[in-house]
Amino acid sequence: MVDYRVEDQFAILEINNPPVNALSLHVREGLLNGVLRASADNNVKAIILIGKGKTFPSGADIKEFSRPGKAPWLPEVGHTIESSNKPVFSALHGTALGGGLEIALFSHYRIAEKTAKVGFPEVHLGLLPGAEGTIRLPRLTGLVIAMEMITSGRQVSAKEALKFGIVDKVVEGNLLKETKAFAKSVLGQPLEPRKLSLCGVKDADQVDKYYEAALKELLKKYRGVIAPVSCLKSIRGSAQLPYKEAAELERTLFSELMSGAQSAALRYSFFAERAASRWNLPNGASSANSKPLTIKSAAVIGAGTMGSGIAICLIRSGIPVILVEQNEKMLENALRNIGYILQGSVKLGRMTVDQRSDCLRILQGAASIEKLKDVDIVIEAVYENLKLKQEIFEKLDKICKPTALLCSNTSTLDIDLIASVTSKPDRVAGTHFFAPAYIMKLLENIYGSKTSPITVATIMDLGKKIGKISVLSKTCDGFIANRMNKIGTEAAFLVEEGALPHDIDQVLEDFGMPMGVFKVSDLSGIDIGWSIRQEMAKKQGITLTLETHYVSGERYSSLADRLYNLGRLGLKTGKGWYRYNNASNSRKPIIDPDVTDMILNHCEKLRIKRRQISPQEIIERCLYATVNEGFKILEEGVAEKPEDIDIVWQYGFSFPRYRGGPMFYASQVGLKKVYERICYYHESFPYSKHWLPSDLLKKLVSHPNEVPINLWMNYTNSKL
Ligand SMILES: CC/C=C/CC(=O)SCCNC(=O)CCNC(=O)[C@H](O)C(C)(C)COP(=O)(O)OP(=O)(O)OC[C@H]1O[C@@H](n2cnc3c(N)ncnc32)[C@H](O)[C@@H]1OP(=O)(O)O
Repeated sequence: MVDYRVEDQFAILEINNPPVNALSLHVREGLLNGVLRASADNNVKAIILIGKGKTFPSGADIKEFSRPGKAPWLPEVGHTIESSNKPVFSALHGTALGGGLEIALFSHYRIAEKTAKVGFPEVHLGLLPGAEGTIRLPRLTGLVIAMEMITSGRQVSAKEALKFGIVDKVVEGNLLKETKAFAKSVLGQPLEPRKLSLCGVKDADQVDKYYEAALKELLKKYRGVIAPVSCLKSIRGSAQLPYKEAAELERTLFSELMSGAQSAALRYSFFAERAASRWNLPNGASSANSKPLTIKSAAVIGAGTMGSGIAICLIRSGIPVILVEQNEKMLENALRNIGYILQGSVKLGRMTVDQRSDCLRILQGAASIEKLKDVDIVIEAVYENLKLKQEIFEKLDKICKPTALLCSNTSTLDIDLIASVTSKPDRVAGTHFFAPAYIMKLLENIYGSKTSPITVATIMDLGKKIGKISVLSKTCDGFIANRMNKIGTEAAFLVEEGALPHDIDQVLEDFGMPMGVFKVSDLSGIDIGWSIRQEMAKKQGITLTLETHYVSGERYSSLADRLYNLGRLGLKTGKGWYRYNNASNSRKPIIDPDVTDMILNHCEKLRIKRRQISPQEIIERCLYATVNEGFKILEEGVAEKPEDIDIVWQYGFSFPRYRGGPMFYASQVGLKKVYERICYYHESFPYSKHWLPSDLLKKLVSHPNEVPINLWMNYTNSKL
């Protein structure tokens, strides 16, 4: 794991633990023994630590965090490095992160290859740099930079690292050769001034001022997240306490974070995200054995908000797009809007003026789909109507080249039904983007019963290329995301039973959702849900009224229909579940007594006796109903693994990452407890089939060893 050799009186300790040279036990042992051996060797003048392959260590081995660990620990290795009688040089390339950067900070000198990046990403794992990184970095950079880097987890370039004083030199070419050359230039100089444990923090006297300012920012930016504040406390300690005591404080704070629920969820999320990119189809095809096609050109059909957003994602990644829209005016508007949106990105510094021009150069509008015969992929994004989509796919089937992939941005419709009108159903799939498509990171890809592995591989790969997190779902009504989302349904029932919309929103926001369900509904428009419900009623041959309380034996709430009838369509009309001050163009929701009256009237008409509803019940009803459906989704193979579901929720619905996702959250609450509450709610609400307990969940609780889906438990200490 650490190869030791001596060259030109340099002991070279080459860390070899692919893929990222994580500091696993054997690496720590190798470093410790190597430094001791080199220190005792009279033929060695200096020691060089370097990573083999693509990087210097990118951190501690995160997989080890969920198991009882073994000495030597990183600080022990670090102090052995610092106290060596020979100068130690860390030669950085790739991503020198976390524990990797800490090892470098224990070294006496740091040389970085020009493209290297350094940083402390621990905060993204709900941790702080636990091997004295919070004590050492401020000694090099001063407090402000250390606070910014450690609490944000930002990686900085070699050039910036040089400016901040983190590295001593940036080199090009052969890193080892350049490091030796640098080492020769400083050999013989005293080591004491190079030992950070002996240095002070130069702006220590300003620590309270910097701490208060940073804390204020953090509390605003990371509501409910604890690690950034712990990072800050530890950095404050670095300035206020003697080195040893500061290191002890860091260790205490690190242990608290490590044993907490937030870090468990964030570590799980790290691996879940990577697991979601790996897929297996029931026919044995998988991401490991299927090669994607190269997509060189694309078309998007429909220039509405979704279509335009999808076009932006593609052109931003250099894929030329033909945007098709029959309505000329709409097409013109869409092309103009895309220009404005990209202009906004320039203003925000996310792209340059030239990059914007390059994007617009590869975008063209077209009024008919006849022009699409040469494109590699078509993404249809017209409104959610099966007949319309089938008509389009039938035409595309005749016009497009036989190898072209035909995809639909449907959020609910069966891909098999869409594919059935084509002669090449193996080339048909769903690519479900989330609004606004150019911002939201999730791409929910859907395969039908005839979709080929190449098609799946290509859309999953395309997602990655355009900067999305791709998750694969089998086709079904609503796929993973929309089928599983029961929050809106239960929230409406809770309002009928006694809660008010702002009570529910508050509880959901306190839980960590960025916005409550009723605020979201106002933002997207009350008419959207209304049309979906009307469409559903039409399909079932029924008429919905304001008194409708059951549909096909299922409980139904007509509260949102009442809002629609009152013309309260949400933010766009200045009134919805909340009121908005349109005169001042404010998007701030204001609690509206008219809505409360409307709710009380509704309950009176339907003879619903209202009661006090606790925050606990709100969370349970909204989340456990969703979790129950999640287990049904797993049971049916719609999602292959719980990680896929959780990633859909994190990136599609902004579920707080520090809670892992609904499935992980349930595992932390305890699946047995969740199951019991689902059974209780099923008994209480027999007319809501989403409370019918999932068989898989029942089995998991009663015979866990017979169910092979406990994947997430590999990463955490979740309990049943
Ligand atoms: C007391 C000491 C405390 C120390 C605290 C720490 O050091 S905590 C760890 C801090 N470091 C990190 O958080 C870095 C995490 N890794 C990354 O950000 C990225 O992996 C990367 C290093 C920037 C490389 O990105 P890239 O896109 O090139 O590759 P992947 O992300 O796909 O990763 C490749 C595989 O490596 C696994 N992996 C990455 N980092 C670690 C790690 N620190 N420990 C264990 N495993 C790691 C990753 O899971 C991938 O493996 P798969 O099998 O493909 O999932």
